[in-house]
Amino acid sequence: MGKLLSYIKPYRVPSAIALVLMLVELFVELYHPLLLAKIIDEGVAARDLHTVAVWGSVMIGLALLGFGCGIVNTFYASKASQGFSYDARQALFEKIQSFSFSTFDRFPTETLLTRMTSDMNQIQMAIFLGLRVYMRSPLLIIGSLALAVMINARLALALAIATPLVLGCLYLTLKKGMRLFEHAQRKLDRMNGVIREALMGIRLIRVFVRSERERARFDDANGELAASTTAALRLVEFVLPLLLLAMNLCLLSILWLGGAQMSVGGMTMGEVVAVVNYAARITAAFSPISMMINNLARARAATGRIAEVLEARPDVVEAGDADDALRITAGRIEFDRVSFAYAGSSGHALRDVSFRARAGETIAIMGATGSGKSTLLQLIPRLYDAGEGRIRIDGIEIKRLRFGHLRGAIGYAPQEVQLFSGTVLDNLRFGKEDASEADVVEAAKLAQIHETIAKMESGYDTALGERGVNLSGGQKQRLSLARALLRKPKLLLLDDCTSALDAVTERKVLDVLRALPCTTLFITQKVGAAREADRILLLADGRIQGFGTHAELLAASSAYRRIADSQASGEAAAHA
Ligand SMILES: Nc1ncnc2c1ncn2[C@@H]1O[C@H](COP(=O)(O)OP(=O)(O)OP(=O)(O)O)[C@@H](O)[C@H]1O
Repeated sequence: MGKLLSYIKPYRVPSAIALVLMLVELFVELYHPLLLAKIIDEGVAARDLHTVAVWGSVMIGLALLGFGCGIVNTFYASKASQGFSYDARQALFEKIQSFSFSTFDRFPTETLLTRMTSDMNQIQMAIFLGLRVYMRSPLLIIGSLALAVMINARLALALAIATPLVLGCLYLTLKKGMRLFEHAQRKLDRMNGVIREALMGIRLIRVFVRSERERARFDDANGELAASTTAALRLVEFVLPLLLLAMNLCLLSILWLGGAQMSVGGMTMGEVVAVVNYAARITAAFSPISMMINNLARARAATGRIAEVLEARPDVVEAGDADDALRITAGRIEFDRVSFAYAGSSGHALRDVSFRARAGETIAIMGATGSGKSTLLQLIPRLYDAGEGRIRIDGIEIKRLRFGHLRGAIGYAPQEVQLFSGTVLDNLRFGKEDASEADVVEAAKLAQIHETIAKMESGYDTALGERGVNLSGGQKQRLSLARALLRKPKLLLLDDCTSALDAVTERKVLDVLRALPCTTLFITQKVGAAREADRILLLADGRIQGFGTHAELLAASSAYRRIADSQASGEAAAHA
């Protein structure tokens, strides 16, 4: 929390200016009834027009000053609050960039989006209104009460009794209201989650005819949000009018007592008008409080949620003693008794994995779904850190390498293809911005996607929709492969990136992979593809079940034989 609030520090000056201007505005407002009393008693009652004109002018001057201060206060309050949210959002973005995958597992994308946008807006609003009204209202109440008592303590007696009582009730309402609005905020989060899922999965929802179910889920979340917000608003809307009624009764009693006193000469008309004026100002100052309860409750919840992200300790960090001189030169990979478990998961995703890949070797990784194939690949660029054991590249433990040098030597095509809005060229150059056009075309040719791109309306300048919506699954996979190849990496890590390709294209890609001068680990489910590799690593339940050439595994591993047989009979049946 402290870390988040520290982002307001650079805006101390505009905040202070806003506060000073707010105090001037407050002074003008508090002084106004006193002036009014003076004009009435010394000018109007005494029929002294000169006094009326002089103090009337002072009053107008002060009103203009207050008005001007209000405008400039708004300017500085928004400068401070906007500046704060700009810096805090920037810091949040930086922090998210430094997250390891396990931290992302803790903070799913949708909650990060909400935290960066709507949560941040709530805090920004609280700072803005804090510098503008939230502090002014209590000060106005206290100041008005004090001045009313000073003018005429007897007349202000009702006010002096009612105001603390009303403030006490307001405090209790504020406490309860905060809890209710925090509850409403959690319901809002839930509804946002439902909306996001429904939008992201819209295709699946249509095909599986699950629209009714999604509608019911949304109805449910929407209903809960409406109910909890209504409960919170009902409390405020029930209590506030009661309190305003109490204050208005107080005003009436002042008027009644004032009238009675005036008729016996106990007090002047100016005094009565001033005290009534203060009472009216106190009453009006209570009104923004409902908005304040709502906003502060949401801002408090938002602050906690943003602070949680800012204070998250990244668990994959560059070692302080990482050696800048160390470089990957050949691409020899060694896993030495590596085990890994995902945070919060009871079992191990990888257990005691040891193998070596020679520089330039092509290794296929096979295994049933959930056997740990993707996990194994992700440990190499340190997307996650292995819990036990060591991973070495060219004999250097990867934790001793700078992130830039480790990841700079790797080309990675993840299982779920990630494309960005922009052109085909932008997407290909994503991992190597300075790649020449000739290199881009060469990488695209190697990934067997050049011809497809050439046929597109604007070739390499064709704009891709968000996440590449205008491409087929196989086209996306090949673009992702080309992007990885363009880096001319020492290590190429491919997570099932030929699954959507037809057999002919897949074979061409595999031929290319074998000829590449880099060490390649590629995940595949197909024995037909795996046998093209130099060696095959077979995983089962996170353990190595076999490692060798296709022929060696056929001879030594019954599990591999079973997979090979079942795929062969599947193909035979398909051709029959
Ligand atoms: N982010 C995660 N958090 C927790 N557990 C995970 C996470 N990702 C994977 N797992 C679990 O770790 C195990 C290995 O997963 P992994 O993705 O490595 O398998 P895989 O062999 O690549 O599977 P597939 O072929 O289906 O992609 C599985 O049991 C999976 O449920």
